[in-house]
Amino acid sequence: MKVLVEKNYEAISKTAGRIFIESIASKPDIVLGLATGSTPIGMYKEMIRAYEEEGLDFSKVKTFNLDEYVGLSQEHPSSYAYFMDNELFKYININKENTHVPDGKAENIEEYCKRYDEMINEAGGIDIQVLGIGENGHIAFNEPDEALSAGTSVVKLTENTIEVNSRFFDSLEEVPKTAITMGMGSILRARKIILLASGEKKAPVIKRLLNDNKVTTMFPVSFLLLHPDVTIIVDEEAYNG
Ligand SMILES: N[C@@H]1[C@@H](O)[C@H](O)[C@@H](COP(=O)(O)O)O[C@@H]1O
Repeated sequence: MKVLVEKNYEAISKTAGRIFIESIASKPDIVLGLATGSTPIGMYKEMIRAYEEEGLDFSKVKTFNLDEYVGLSQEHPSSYAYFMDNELFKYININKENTHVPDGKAENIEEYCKRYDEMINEAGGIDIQVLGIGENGHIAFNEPDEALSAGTSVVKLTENTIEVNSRFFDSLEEVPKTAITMGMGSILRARKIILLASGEKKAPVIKRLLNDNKVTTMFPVSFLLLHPDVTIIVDEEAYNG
C-alpha cells in the first residue's frame, strides 16, 4: 500500500486528479470506477479543468459508479446519478451511454445487481477505481457486518451512515434505508485503487487501516490490504488527526 500525505484537500485533489488525467491520456478507452461523497469533488474539478484547458478527451471513456440509494430516480437531487451529472459528466465530453450509476429504481433489483457486475466485466473490468471512506470504515456502501457481499448487492445502511449522509437530504427521514453497492469482490477486481481521505474525522479510520495488519468484515476498508495496487492519498488532518 502506497501512502501519499498531502498538505490539504486541494493538494489531494490535484494529486488524485493528475493520476486520473494521466491514466485517461495514456488509455483513451479506459474504464473508470467512480465514487460520490464530498471527497472526490475536487478531483473531478481537476478532471474538468484538464478537459477545458488541456483538451483531455473523454469521448471513449467508460465509467461505473460504486453505489446508489434504492428508490431514488436519476432525477432526484440527492441521487448519486444526479450528483455525477452535476459534479462531472455535464462538464466533459463523455458519452452518457458510457456512464453507469446503479439504477436505484430497477424493477428486479437482485437480477439488476448481477447484471451490473456483468456489465463491468463486459467493458473489460475497471482500470482505476477511486474510493472515499466512511467514518465507520465502509467503502462504497459496504457497511461493517458479519459478512460482506462479493458482488454487487442491496445492503441495509447503518444508522451512522444514514445520519452522516443526511446532510445531502432535506431531512433525516428522507434518507433511504437501503442502497445498491458494488461488492468487495467487484471493488478488489479493479486493477488500480486510489483511496482518498480528507479531514480529521477520517483520521481514526486511516490510522486503523495503516496500523492494523488485519482483514475483517467489521472494518470493510481493511480488504484493501489484500490488493496489490492501492494508493492512499490523505491530507495532513486525515493522517495526523
Ligand atoms: N457511499 C458513499 C461512499 O462511497 C463515500 O466514500 C462516503 C464518504 O463520503 P465523504 O467523502 O462525503 O466523506 O459516503 C457515502 O457513504
